[in-house]
Amino acid sequence: MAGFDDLASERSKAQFDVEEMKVIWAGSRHTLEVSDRISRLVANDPVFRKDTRTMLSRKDLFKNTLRKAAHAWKRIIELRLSEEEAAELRFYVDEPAFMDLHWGMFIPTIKGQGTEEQQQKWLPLAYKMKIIGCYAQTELGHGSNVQGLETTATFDPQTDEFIIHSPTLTSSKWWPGGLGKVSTHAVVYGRLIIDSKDYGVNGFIVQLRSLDDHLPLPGITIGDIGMKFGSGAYNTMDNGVLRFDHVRIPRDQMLMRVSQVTREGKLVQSNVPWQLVYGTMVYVRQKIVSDASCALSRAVCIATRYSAVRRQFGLQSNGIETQVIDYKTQQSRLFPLLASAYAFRFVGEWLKWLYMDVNQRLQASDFSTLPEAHACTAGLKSLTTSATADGIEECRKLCGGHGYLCSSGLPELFAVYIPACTYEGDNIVLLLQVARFLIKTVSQLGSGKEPVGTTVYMGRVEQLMQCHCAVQKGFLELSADLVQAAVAHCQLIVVSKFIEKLQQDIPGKGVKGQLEALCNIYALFILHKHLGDFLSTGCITPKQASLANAQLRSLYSQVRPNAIALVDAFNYTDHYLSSVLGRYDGNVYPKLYEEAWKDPLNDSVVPDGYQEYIQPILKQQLRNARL
Ligand SMILES: CCCCCCCCCC/C=C\CCCCCCCC(=O)SCCNC(=O)CCNC(=O)[C@H](O)C(C)(C)COP(=O)(O)OP(=O)(O)OC[C@H]1O[C@@H](n2cnc3c(N)ncnc32)[C@H](O)[C@@H]1OP(=O)(O)O
Ligand SMILES: Cc1cc2nc3c(=O)[nH]c(=O)nc-3n(C[C@H](O)[C@H](O)[C@H](O)COP(=O)(O)OP(=O)(O)OC[C@H]3O[C@@H](n4cnc5c(N)ncnc54)[C@H](O)[C@@H]3O)c2cc1C
Repeated sequence: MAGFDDLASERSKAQFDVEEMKVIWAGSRHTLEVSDRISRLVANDPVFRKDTRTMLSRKDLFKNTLRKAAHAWKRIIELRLSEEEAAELRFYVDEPAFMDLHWGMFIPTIKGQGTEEQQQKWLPLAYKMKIIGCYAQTELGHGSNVQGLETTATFDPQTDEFIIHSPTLTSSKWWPGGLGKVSTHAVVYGRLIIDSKDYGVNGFIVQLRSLDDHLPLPGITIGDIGMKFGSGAYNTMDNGVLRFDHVRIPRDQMLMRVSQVTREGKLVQSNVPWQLVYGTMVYVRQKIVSDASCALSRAVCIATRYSAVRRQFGLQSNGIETQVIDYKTQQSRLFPLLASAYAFRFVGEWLKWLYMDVNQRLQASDFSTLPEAHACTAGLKSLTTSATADGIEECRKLCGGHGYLCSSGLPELFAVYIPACTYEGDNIVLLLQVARFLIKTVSQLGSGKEPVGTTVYMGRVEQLMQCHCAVQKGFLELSADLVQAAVAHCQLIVVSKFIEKLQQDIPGKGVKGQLEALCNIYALFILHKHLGDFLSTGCITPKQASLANAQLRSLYSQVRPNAIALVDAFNYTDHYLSSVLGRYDGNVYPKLYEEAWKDPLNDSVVPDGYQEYIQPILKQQLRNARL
């Protein structure tokens, strides 16, 4: 059978130790063991089936998501899963749901922005899921411009309460995940008003629904904002709309780590920077970078396996056509994506470390690395999500017509992934933040303040001083170019973190060699993509450009025999991939054929509507023909 033989023979060609590469991909032997065990647990549990997801109505889809979330929580309790294991379970269940915002944003916000007392009060309730929370920041009229939010939180000294209010239609909270139908509580971002004075945006814990009957509390209007792009996909999430009509909350429900409001209505600033109000976004952006490598590697795994199974043209002497993976054009589209998946994995690992480091420093009142952490998380979130969204679509095209079928797994993966380019900060808006950070760093070059961390290279580039003078003429005017500079800076981080990874001890036969090839492919591919910039700025000569391209082609040939093993190293189950084209056994055609018959349209041979709509046309044609 074509697919079986092809993938088995590909696996036998691998020139490196796949089991050791699995460890590298997972991060450690321990993480691999956990992820392997939990992925199988999910794959073998019928409640976590997802093969009919794209065919369900929104209501059925959503109810099924609630069922899965409840079942996941039950399993976490029954099996006494650790936090790490629970996060893996969520990952392999592979369905966006209210739990993500509860664990991923509501809890981290209370941890990061709440005082000790507030944490002691709210975290036990949240950890036990006695309350379910979401993150209500974005409004109908403002998402990117957080300082433009309109919701008000006015202090009432008479009652020692804040009055939360939505003064306009555009101040309606709009988009928060988990808000529409599930959350009982939210961290609501609004303008702090004391004695008619506006003190800017702060977070407030607000109860939204009754814990008895789940009805919205008085003064609160909530609903779901409606269907989103694609079938299945992000429609499992209840992104919501929320309005407040003078809702009162106790004073101690303002998150007060950054600034406090006293009983007398005085605002007291802590010694922590006000930007910590944006802290949850730094945390989530860092997580999104790690997730990018998962989504991209998943698409690449599907496209690589299918490219080894699919044959077109070029009859060989044995009468068999050529595997499409052997076409150089296919390799030049696929292998840079394979290399990107590995590159994003390693930069994600580093960013996780950077985030932990900045957090430890914050605990010790050292705020010096916060601007760099903000720039790195914002920039890498932007770069990796844009490349991943484009990469998934490229993988769909690499799979030809069959890639367009839902059973390929790629349409749903694309639909569920693309909002990552927008949520947690629009990708262009985030790059402008990086550009701003770079300009600030450049402006300090002459002042004796040495650049550190990811900007250390700037101290070595003399032309940057002139660059700063040019930018002084107008940040906005040059913003399109500055965004390109921000991307280049982030690419440099990705490449250098890959190189640093290679400097670590990497055991296993041939593993390091494969990673070196992938790292070179990534770097040379980026150079190739921006060749015009490199040539026009005189960074490389035309001769060097052509040598780089020749080297890239040679690297593709080096990776070719290892391609299937390199995607096997992701260790994805067929359940997680949910793709007929990406099946581990390569048994693509019989399963595609089988899958087609499961479509509800094939429940009857003659479709509903035939009698009403088709038959009359046919009869009409018959009459016309007689005329
Ligand atoms: C089953 C049980 C187990 C389950 C486990 C589940 C685990 C799941 C985990 C999943 C994790 C997460 C899932 C999440 C899914 C994502 C859903 C999406 C959620 C959202 O989208 S929330 C809304 C996000 N919104 C945004 O991102 C808005 C974007 N806008 C901004 O960030 C800002 O407004 C701005 C663009 C940065 C502009 O800010 P501002 O107007 O203040 O402008 P300035 O440019 O003047 O900046 C001032 C100053 O502040 C610095 N700065 C800005 N941002 C930050 C920051 N985040 N941190 C630190 N510093 C910041 C900036 O550099 C300036 O500094 P300077 O004055 O130059 O020194
Ligand atoms: C699926 C999904 C889930 C979400 N979940 C949540 C959630 O849980 N909680 C929450 O609070 N929010 C959530 N959001 C909202 C999300 O964070 C915002 O949509 C996002 O921050 C972008 O803001 P915006 O919609 O205002 O875009 P806009 O800022 O209106 O962007 C529109 C266009 O304007 C451009 N633009 C904007 N400002 C500038 C500028 N200064 N310079 C140049 N160009 C600019 C952008 O690049 C973009 O092209 C979610 C959104 C989505 C899609």
